[in-house]
Amino acid sequence: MLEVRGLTLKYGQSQILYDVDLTAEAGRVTAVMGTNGVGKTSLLKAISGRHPYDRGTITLNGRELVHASAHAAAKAGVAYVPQGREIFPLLSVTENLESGFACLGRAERGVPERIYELFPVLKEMAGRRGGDLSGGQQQQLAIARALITRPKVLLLDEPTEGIQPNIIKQIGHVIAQLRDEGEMAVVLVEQFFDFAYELADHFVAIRRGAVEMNEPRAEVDRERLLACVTI
Ligand SMILES: Nc1ncnc2c1ncn2[C@@H]1O[C@H](COP(=O)(O)OP(=O)(O)OP(=O)(O)O)[C@@H](O)[C@H]1O
Repeated sequence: MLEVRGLTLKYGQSQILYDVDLTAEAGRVTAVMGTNGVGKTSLLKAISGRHPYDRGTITLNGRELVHASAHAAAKAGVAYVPQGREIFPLLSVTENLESGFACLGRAERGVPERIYELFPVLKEMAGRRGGDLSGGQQQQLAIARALITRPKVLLLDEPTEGIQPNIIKQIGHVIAQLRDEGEMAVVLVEQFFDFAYELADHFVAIRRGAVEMNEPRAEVDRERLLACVTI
């Protein structure tokens, strides 16, 4: 379980996150929602050790990630799929997957067959350059690369952005499968409301850098959530 408590984050003098609390349990999808610029990506960057935070704590299965570096966070079990995917365009699909090995010990450095079961297209395109894949295929590659580390928490930053509906469906199906396996907590930052609404078990809405709504699916009112993340 990932627990974020009282997280405060600044860029220079400008404060972006105010006292943010978030809990993401294994076997659940936790959606983080909000309009442009409210601080969703910044929250994921703090959790994944890519940006320092000023106050608060981040714990994973009871162990605090003390201002972890990206490498330390990855080693501890946090995987981050960034907005825009950050595929290496000149490396092959296989080489892109292998770039996920960096935080693993020698004995663990292999691409599990499970990755290709989830994303068969990556096997078909193993030798193709990352930059030659479609946006949807690149997104699948980025998620697969994150899964190579066998994470305890998977952070997804807008996985549907700029992607065709049929691939969005496939990605939703994979996220649901990963959730149902029950080993991993999934934190989904998403502006495609219906995608997040259908998939998530818990909703955290952020407005102006603070949590405005933090509710399980059973208690959430669709219209109130929609208003919270669009106005
Ligand atoms: N490196 C940075 N330096 C200074 N300000 C930044 C930096 N990165 C982001 N910001 C600002 O912090 C605020 C929050 O940005 P962030 O990317 O976390 O928001 P977001 O909710 O993910 O937005 P979007 O949905 O548009 O991706 C924005 O006002 C943004 O301009």
